[in-house]
Amino acid sequence: MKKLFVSILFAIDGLRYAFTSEKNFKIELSVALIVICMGLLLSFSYAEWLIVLLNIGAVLSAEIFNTAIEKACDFVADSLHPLIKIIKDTAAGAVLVTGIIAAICGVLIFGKHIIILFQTV
Ligand SMILES: Nc1ncnc2c1ncn2[C@@H]1O[C@H](COP(=O)(O)OP(=O)(O)OP(=O)(O)O)[C@@H](O)[C@H]1O
Repeated sequence: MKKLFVSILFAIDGLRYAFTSEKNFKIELSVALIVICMGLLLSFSYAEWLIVLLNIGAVLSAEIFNTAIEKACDFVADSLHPLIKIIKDTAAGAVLVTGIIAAICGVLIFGKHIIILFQTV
């Protein structure tokens, strides 16, 4: 139990690092908070909350993995190497995929609510 608690503390250290050092992580977290506030205002359904929260988790996790991969690359390679470029760029590509899917889900969910709002006024 104590080991689990210590592991969680180390994981929180990792999150703190991502938050303080990664500009993209801060931006994504801010967008996530805005989306959550909008969800509360628009009274998202249970299914909509599941989709929104899963997407937020996917984007933030991908960004944290990307940060870890970038740091590992910087540690092992102190000069330019084509394989390092592939590793970094594919990791960044994973973040992009999660971001695009999240954006599409956002457009579908918010779009539906905006249409409903316009129909009621
Ligand atoms: N050691 C390296 N060898 C080869 N290519 C590299 C190396 N380090 C970075 N690159 C590549 O150079 C480009 C810019 O990388 P850089 O890490 O500076 O910016 P970035 O990918 O936008 O990351 P950040 O989120 O830190 O701004 C990317 O295509 C990356 O893959």
